[in-house]
Amino acid sequence: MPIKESELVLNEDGSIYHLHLLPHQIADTIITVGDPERVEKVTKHFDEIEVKVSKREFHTQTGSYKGKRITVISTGIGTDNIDIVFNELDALANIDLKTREVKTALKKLNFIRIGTSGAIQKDIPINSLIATETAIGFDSLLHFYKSETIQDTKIASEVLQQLAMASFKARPYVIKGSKKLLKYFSSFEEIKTGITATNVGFYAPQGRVLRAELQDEHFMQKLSNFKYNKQKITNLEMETSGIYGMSRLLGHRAISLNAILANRITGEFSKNPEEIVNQLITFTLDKIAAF
Ligand SMILES: O=P(O)(O)O[C@H]1O[C@H](CO)[C@@H](O)[C@H]1O
Ligand SMILES: O=c1cc[nH]c(=O)[nH]1
Repeated sequence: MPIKESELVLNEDGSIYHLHLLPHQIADTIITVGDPERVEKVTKHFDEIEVKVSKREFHTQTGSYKGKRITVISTGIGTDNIDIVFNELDALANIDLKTREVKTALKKLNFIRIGTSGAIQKDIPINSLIATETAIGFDSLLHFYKSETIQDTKIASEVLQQLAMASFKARPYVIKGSKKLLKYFSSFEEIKTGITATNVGFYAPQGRVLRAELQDEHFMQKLSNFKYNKQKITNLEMETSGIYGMSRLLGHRAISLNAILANRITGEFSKNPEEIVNQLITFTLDKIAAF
Protein backbone atom coordinates (compact mmCIF):
# COMPACT_ATOMS: atom_id res chain seq x y z
CA MET A 1 0.00 0.00 0.00
CA PRO A 2 1.45 3.39 -0.98
CA ILE A 3 1.95 5.73 1.98
CA LYS A 4 -0.63 8.57 1.84
CA GLU A 5 0.32 12.13 0.79
CA SER A 6 -0.63 13.38 4.27
CA GLU A 7 1.84 10.99 5.97
CA LEU A 8 4.84 10.99 3.65
CA VAL A 9 4.83 14.68 2.76
CA LEU A 10 6.84 15.75 -0.29
CA ASN A 11 7.54 19.19 -1.72
CA GLU A 12 6.77 20.09 -5.35
CA ASP A 13 10.29 19.15 -6.45
CA GLY A 14 9.88 15.69 -4.90
CA SER A 15 12.06 16.47 -1.88
CA ILE A 16 11.12 15.38 1.66
CA TYR A 17 8.97 17.94 3.54
CA HIS A 18 11.11 19.55 6.29
CA LEU A 19 14.65 18.68 5.22
CA HIS A 20 14.01 19.58 1.54
CA LEU A 21 16.38 16.81 0.45
CA LEU A 22 16.26 14.24 -2.37
CA PRO A 23 17.43 10.64 -1.84
CA HIS A 24 20.71 10.96 -3.79
CA GLN A 25 21.75 13.95 -1.66
CA ILE A 26 22.51 11.97 1.52
CA ALA A 27 25.42 9.68 2.36
CA ASP A 28 25.26 6.45 4.40
CA THR A 29 27.38 8.11 7.13
CA ILE A 30 25.60 11.08 8.69
CA ILE A 31 26.93 13.52 11.29
CA THR A 32 24.24 15.34 13.26
CA VAL A 33 24.92 18.64 15.03
CA GLY A 34 22.52 20.84 16.98
CA ASP A 35 23.69 24.25 15.79
CA PRO A 36 23.16 25.05 12.05
CA GLU A 37 26.41 27.09 12.12
CA ARG A 38 28.33 23.96 13.22
CA VAL A 39 27.64 22.30 9.83
CA GLU A 40 30.22 24.46 8.08
CA LYS A 41 32.66 24.04 10.94
CA VAL A 42 32.63 20.35 10.03
CA THR A 43 32.53 20.62 6.24
CA LYS A 44 35.31 23.24 6.06
CA HIS A 45 37.61 20.22 6.55
CA PHE A 46 36.08 18.36 3.54
CA ASP A 47 37.97 17.76 0.26
CA GLU A 48 34.80 18.72 -1.65
CA ILE A 49 31.16 19.60 -1.00
CA GLU A 50 28.53 18.39 -3.49
CA VAL A 51 25.25 19.35 -1.73
CA LYS A 52 24.19 22.41 0.29
CA VAL A 53 20.50 22.62 1.25
CA SER A 54 18.90 24.67 4.06
CA LYS A 55 15.37 24.81 5.36
CA ARG A 56 14.39 26.13 8.82
CA GLU A 57 17.00 24.88 11.33
CA PHE A 58 17.84 21.90 9.13
CA HIS A 59 21.02 22.76 7.22
CA THR A 60 22.56 19.92 5.24
CA GLN A 61 25.85 19.54 3.42
CA THR A 62 27.15 16.38 1.76
CA GLY A 63 30.71 15.96 0.58
CA SER A 64 33.79 13.89 1.13
CA TYR A 65 36.53 13.81 3.75
CA LYS A 66 39.68 11.81 2.93
CA GLY A 67 37.64 10.00 0.26
CA LYS A 68 34.71 9.08 2.56
CA ARG A 69 31.26 10.42 1.58
CA ILE A 70 29.63 12.07 4.60
CA THR A 71 26.46 14.11 5.18
CA VAL A 72 26.39 16.73 7.94
CA ILE A 73 22.97 17.93 9.09
CA SER A 74 21.84 20.30 11.84
CA THR A 75 18.88 19.14 13.90
CA GLY A 76 18.31 22.25 15.98
CA ILE A 77 17.66 21.67 19.67
CA GLY A 78 15.57 18.87 21.17
CA THR A 79 14.19 15.40 20.56
CA ASP A 80 11.08 16.82 18.84
CA ASN A 81 13.39 17.82 15.99
CA ILE A 82 15.12 14.44 16.15
CA ASP A 83 11.74 12.82 15.36
CA ILE A 84 11.54 14.85 12.14
CA VAL A 85 15.17 14.51 11.07
CA PHE A 86 15.44 10.75 11.63
CA ASN A 87 12.08 9.86 10.06
CA GLU A 88 12.86 11.98 7.00
CA LEU A 89 16.45 10.74 6.56
CA ASP A 90 15.22 7.16 6.91
CA ALA A 91 12.48 7.83 4.34
CA LEU A 92 15.11 9.16 1.91
CA ALA A 93 17.11 5.95 2.36
CA ASN A 94 14.39 3.32 2.73
CA ILE A 95 11.18 4.49 1.04
CA ASP A 96 10.78 4.80 -2.73
CA LEU A 97 9.48 8.38 -2.90
CA LYS A 98 7.98 7.81 -6.39
CA THR A 99 5.89 4.72 -5.57
CA ARG A 100 5.55 5.66 -1.86
CA GLU A 101 6.35 2.05 -0.95
CA VAL A 102 8.93 0.87 1.59
CA LYS A 103 11.91 -0.64 -0.27
CA THR A 104 12.51 -4.38 0.07
CA ALA A 105 16.25 -4.03 0.72
CA LEU A 106 16.68 -1.66 3.66
CA LYS A 107 19.76 0.53 4.20
CA LYS A 108 21.52 0.75 7.57
CA LEU A 109 22.83 4.27 8.09
CA ASN A 110 25.59 5.26 10.54
CA PHE A 111 24.74 8.33 12.65
CA ILE A 112 27.35 10.20 14.68
CA ARG A 113 26.21 13.11 16.87
CA ILE A 114 28.77 15.86 17.46
CA GLY A 115 27.17 17.75 20.33
CA THR A 116 27.78 19.78 23.46
CA SER A 117 26.81 18.78 26.99
CA GLY A 118 27.12 19.46 30.72
CA ALA A 119 28.81 17.04 33.14
CA ILE A 120 27.03 16.16 36.38
CA GLN A 121 29.98 14.46 38.13
CA LYS A 122 32.74 16.46 39.84
CA ASP A 123 35.53 14.37 38.29
CA ILE A 124 34.50 14.97 34.66
CA PRO A 125 36.43 18.06 33.59
CA ILE A 126 35.13 20.74 31.27
CA ASN A 127 36.72 20.51 27.80
CA SER A 128 36.71 16.68 27.94
CA LEU A 129 34.90 14.27 25.60
CA ILE A 130 32.29 11.60 26.38
CA ALA A 131 30.83 8.92 24.09
CA THR A 132 27.36 7.89 25.25
CA GLU A 133 27.00 4.20 26.00
CA THR A 134 23.49 4.44 27.44
CA ALA A 135 20.92 7.22 27.04
CA ILE A 136 18.20 7.99 29.60
CA GLY A 137 15.33 9.90 28.00
CA PHE A 138 13.26 12.21 30.18
CA ASP A 139 11.48 13.37 27.02
CA SER A 140 8.54 11.19 25.97
CA LEU A 141 9.34 10.72 22.26
CA LEU A 142 9.93 6.96 22.32
CA HIS A 143 6.65 6.29 24.15
CA PHE A 144 4.77 7.33 21.02
CA TYR A 145 6.39 4.46 19.06
CA LYS A 146 6.05 0.71 19.62
CA SER A 147 9.38 0.54 21.39
CA GLU A 148 9.11 -1.81 24.39
CA THR A 149 11.49 -4.36 22.88
CA ILE A 150 14.31 -1.87 22.27
CA GLN A 151 14.18 -0.26 25.72
CA ASP A 152 16.19 -1.29 28.79
CA THR A 153 13.30 -1.37 31.26
CA LYS A 154 15.47 -2.53 34.18
CA ILE A 155 17.56 0.64 34.24
CA ALA A 156 14.42 2.72 33.55
CA SER A 157 12.67 1.30 36.63
CA GLU A 158 15.76 2.10 38.72
CA VAL A 159 15.73 5.68 37.41
CA LEU A 160 12.04 6.05 38.27
CA GLN A 161 12.63 4.69 41.76
CA GLN A 162 15.89 6.46 42.64
CA LEU A 163 14.73 9.81 41.26
CA ALA A 164 11.25 9.54 42.84
CA MET A 165 9.79 11.48 39.94
CA ALA A 166 6.32 13.06 40.09
CA SER A 167 3.75 10.86 38.35
CA PHE A 168 2.65 13.71 36.04
CA LYS A 169 6.09 13.72 34.35
CA ALA A 170 6.99 11.43 31.41
CA ARG A 171 8.26 7.99 32.40
CA PRO A 172 12.04 7.86 31.71
CA TYR A 173 13.15 5.44 28.99
CA VAL A 174 16.58 3.92 28.47
CA ILE A 175 18.26 3.07 25.15
CA LYS A 176 21.74 1.82 24.27
CA GLY A 177 23.77 3.20 21.38
CA SER A 178 25.34 1.04 18.67
CA LYS A 179 27.74 -1.45 20.27
CA LYS A 180 29.90 -1.44 17.16
CA LEU A 181 30.27 2.35 16.97
CA LEU A 182 30.80 2.66 20.74
CA LYS A 183 33.54 0.03 20.69
CA TYR A 184 35.27 1.82 17.83
CA PHE A 185 35.06 5.41 19.11
CA SER A 186 35.85 4.53 22.73
CA SER A 187 38.99 2.65 21.70
CA PHE A 188 40.74 6.06 21.44
CA GLU A 189 42.23 7.66 24.54
CA GLU A 190 40.79 11.11 23.78
CA ILE A 191 37.29 10.00 24.76
CA LYS A 192 35.65 8.32 27.79
CA THR A 193 32.29 6.52 27.85
CA GLY A 194 29.29 7.40 29.98
CA ILE A 195 25.57 7.44 30.64
CA THR A 196 23.88 10.49 29.17
CA ALA A 197 20.60 11.94 30.41
CA THR A 198 18.52 13.73 27.78
CA ASN A 199 15.91 16.21 28.89
CA VAL A 200 13.40 18.57 27.29
CA GLY A 201 15.00 21.89 28.18
CA PHE A 202 18.22 23.65 29.16
CA TYR A 203 16.93 25.37 32.29
CA ALA A 204 14.58 23.64 34.83
CA PRO A 205 14.84 20.27 33.02
CA GLN A 206 18.62 20.50 33.67
CA GLY A 207 18.13 21.94 37.18
CA ARG A 208 19.08 25.52 36.22
CA VAL A 209 17.38 28.42 37.98
CA LEU A 210 17.38 31.97 36.67
CA ARG A 211 14.05 33.40 37.91
CA ALA A 212 11.49 30.58 37.62
CA GLU A 213 11.42 28.11 40.54
CA LEU A 214 12.05 24.37 40.10
CA GLN A 215 9.24 21.84 40.68
CA ASP A 216 11.80 19.43 42.17
CA GLU A 217 14.81 21.23 43.64
CA HIS A 218 16.57 17.90 44.34
CA PHE A 219 16.37 16.60 40.75
CA MET A 220 20.00 17.37 39.87
CA GLN A 221 21.33 15.93 43.11
CA LYS A 222 19.31 12.74 42.62
CA LEU A 223 20.50 12.54 39.01
CA SER A 224 24.17 12.79 39.97
CA ASN A 225 23.74 10.33 42.88
CA PHE A 226 21.98 7.76 40.66
CA LYS A 227 23.85 4.46 40.44
CA TYR A 228 23.27 1.32 38.40
CA ASN A 229 25.82 -1.50 38.67
CA LYS A 230 28.38 1.02 39.96
CA GLN A 231 27.79 3.23 36.91
CA LYS A 232 26.77 6.87 37.32
CA ILE A 233 25.09 9.33 34.97
CA THR A 234 27.89 11.39 33.47
CA ASN A 235 26.27 14.19 31.48
CA LEU A 236 23.11 16.03 30.41
CA GLU A 237 22.00 17.29 27.00
CA MET A 238 18.91 17.38 24.78
CA GLU A 239 19.01 14.93 21.80
CA THR A 240 20.80 11.64 22.49
CA SER A 241 17.86 9.53 23.77
CA GLY A 242 15.85 10.46 20.67
CA ILE A 243 18.78 9.71 18.35
CA TYR A 244 19.39 6.30 19.96
CA GLY A 245 15.69 5.48 20.06
CA MET A 246 14.88 6.43 16.45
CA SER A 247 18.04 4.71 15.17
CA ARG A 248 17.15 1.45 16.91
CA LEU A 249 13.50 1.62 15.79
CA LEU A 250 14.51 2.14 12.17
CA GLY A 251 17.44 -0.32 12.13
CA HIS A 252 20.32 2.17 11.96
CA ARG A 253 23.48 2.58 14.08
CA ALA A 254 24.12 5.63 16.26
CA ILE A 255 26.74 7.05 18.58
CA SER A 256 26.56 10.34 20.47
CA LEU A 257 29.85 12.18 21.08
CA ASN A 258 29.73 15.00 23.61
CA ALA A 259 32.06 17.94 24.17
CA ILE A 260 31.70 18.81 27.87
CA LEU A 261 31.23 22.58 28.14
CA ALA A 262 29.80 22.84 31.65
CA ASN A 263 30.41 21.12 34.96
CA ARG A 264 27.23 21.55 36.95
CA ILE A 265 28.79 20.44 40.22
CA THR A 266 31.79 22.77 40.17
CA GLY A 267 29.76 25.52 38.46
CA GLU A 268 32.33 26.01 35.67
CA PHE A 269 31.65 26.72 31.98
CA SER A 270 34.28 26.38 29.25
CA LYS A 271 36.16 29.62 28.54
CA ASN A 272 36.68 28.50 24.95
CA PRO A 273 33.82 26.25 23.82
CA GLU A 274 34.80 26.59 20.13
CA GLU A 275 38.17 24.97 20.79
CA ILE A 276 36.84 21.75 22.35
CA VAL A 277 34.04 21.52 19.76
CA ASN A 278 36.66 21.85 16.99
CA GLN A 279 38.76 19.15 18.65
CA LEU A 280 35.72 16.86 18.68
CA ILE A 281 35.05 17.66 15.01
CA THR A 282 38.57 16.77 13.82
CA PHE A 283 38.70 13.70 16.10
CA THR A 284 35.37 12.47 14.68
CA LEU A 285 36.23 13.12 11.03
CA ASP A 286 39.58 11.34 11.29
CA LYS A 287 38.03 8.33 13.03
CA ILE A 288 35.20 8.15 10.46
CA ALA A 289 37.72 8.26 7.60
CA ALA A 290 39.68 5.39 9.17
CA PHE A 291 36.57 3.29 10.05
O1 LIG B 1 25.43 21.68 20.97
P1 LIG B 1 24.24 20.86 20.63
O2 LIG B 1 24.57 19.78 19.66
O3 LIG B 1 23.07 21.68 20.17
O4 LIG B 1 23.79 20.09 21.99
C1 LIG B 1 23.50 20.68 23.23
O5 LIG B 1 23.42 22.10 23.23
C2 LIG B 1 22.06 22.54 23.17
C3 LIG B 1 21.75 23.40 24.38
O6 LIG B 1 22.63 24.47 24.48
C4 LIG B 1 21.20 21.27 23.12
O7 LIG B 1 20.91 20.98 21.78
C5 LIG B 1 22.13 20.25 23.73
O8 LIG B 1 21.84 18.91 23.44
O1 LIG C 1 24.96 22.10 30.32
C1 LIG C 1 24.78 21.93 29.11
C2 LIG C 1 25.75 22.32 28.16
C3 LIG C 1 25.46 22.13 26.82
N1 LIG C 1 24.27 21.58 26.47
C4 LIG C 1 23.34 21.22 27.38
O2 LIG C 1 22.26 20.75 27.02
N2 LIG C 1 23.63 21.40 28.69
